[in-house]
Amino acid sequence: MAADAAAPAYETLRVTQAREAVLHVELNRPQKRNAMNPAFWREMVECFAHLAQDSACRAIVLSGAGKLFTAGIDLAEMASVFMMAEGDDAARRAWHLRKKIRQYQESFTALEKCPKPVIAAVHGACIGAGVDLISACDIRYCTEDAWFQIKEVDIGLAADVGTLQRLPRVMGNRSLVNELAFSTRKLMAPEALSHGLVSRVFQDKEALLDGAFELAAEIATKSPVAVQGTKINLLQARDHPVPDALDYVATWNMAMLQTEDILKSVQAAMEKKSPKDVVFSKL
Ligand SMILES: CC/C=C\C=C\CC(=O)SCCNC(=O)CCNC(=O)[C@H](O)C(C)(C)COP(=O)(O)OP(=O)(O)OC[C@H]1O[C@@H](n2cnc3c(N)ncnc32)[C@H](O)[C@@H]1OP(=O)(O)O
Repeated sequence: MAADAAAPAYETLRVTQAREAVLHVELNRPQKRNAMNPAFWREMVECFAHLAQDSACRAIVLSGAGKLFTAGIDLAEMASVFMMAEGDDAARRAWHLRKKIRQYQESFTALEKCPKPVIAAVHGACIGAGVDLISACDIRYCTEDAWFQIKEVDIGLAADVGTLQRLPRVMGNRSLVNELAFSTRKLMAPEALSHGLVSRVFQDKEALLDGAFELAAEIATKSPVAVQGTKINLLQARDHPVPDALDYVATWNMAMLQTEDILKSVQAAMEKKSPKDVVFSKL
């Protein structure tokens, strides 16, 4: 199952096929430590909207090229985008700023809007907006040398592209999230593992990517109706009370239970075949 040949080329992202039905998206400004410039914020939306529609893509691994995962927002370009807001008065400048912040938020919400599972593979540093980014991923793996830093307070702002909203739902320990956000203390890989920010730690980047691709490839063998429905319902349940989420999944499955994937899977189970032997058609 080859990736869609019409996949666009990006300035700040590199998209390659890693395994069957698995795409690898790399943050690709290694000489600037993958700092997030205006092109990056725009391209994330374009890239993940494209992958959402690409039926040959069933799982995605997101990593950083070069020395580390990401240094967060591009500080050199931040001033021109946010400090020189257009507008004749404070209200108009505020209006313009709000629009810009909402656009930047969309760059990471795009990861959640894409129904294919996204696995973040973090090596080295993951700073500032990098934490916002990985908080919107479905699964997080990292290397032993990885560290995470909610850096925004150090540059004079409250994080505003997802960390404060998503991270407390990722890590059970609210006290720790608050401590990290107020103090900007670096969270090292072992602590990230013990507090549930990441689910596995690997010796080095090569092992990390192998592990992430292996997991993505395994997910890609499964029914896309089941996997994508699971992602959508996990996120819906995160954001709604249990009774509403139960109602939502009942409505979801009144259509999706009619998939041929269930018949194929149940038949394979009855015949004591491995689920891996079942071939599911594209979604
Ligand atoms: C609406 C607002 C939305 C989002 C807001 C997000 C807030 C944040 O993201 S806060 C976090 C901001 N980031 C930082 O404070 C990190 C700054 N960088 C560093 O501390 C270090 O560069 C490092 C990441 C620890 C890596 O160190 P090292 O490996 O020694 O590399 P350097 O020599 O420092 O850098 C190499 C090269 O990259 C450029 N660079 C690094 N980080 C950034 C950055 N965040 N923005 C722009 N450019 C960056 C650095 O200037 C160097 O460039 P040269 O051209 O080679 O000089």
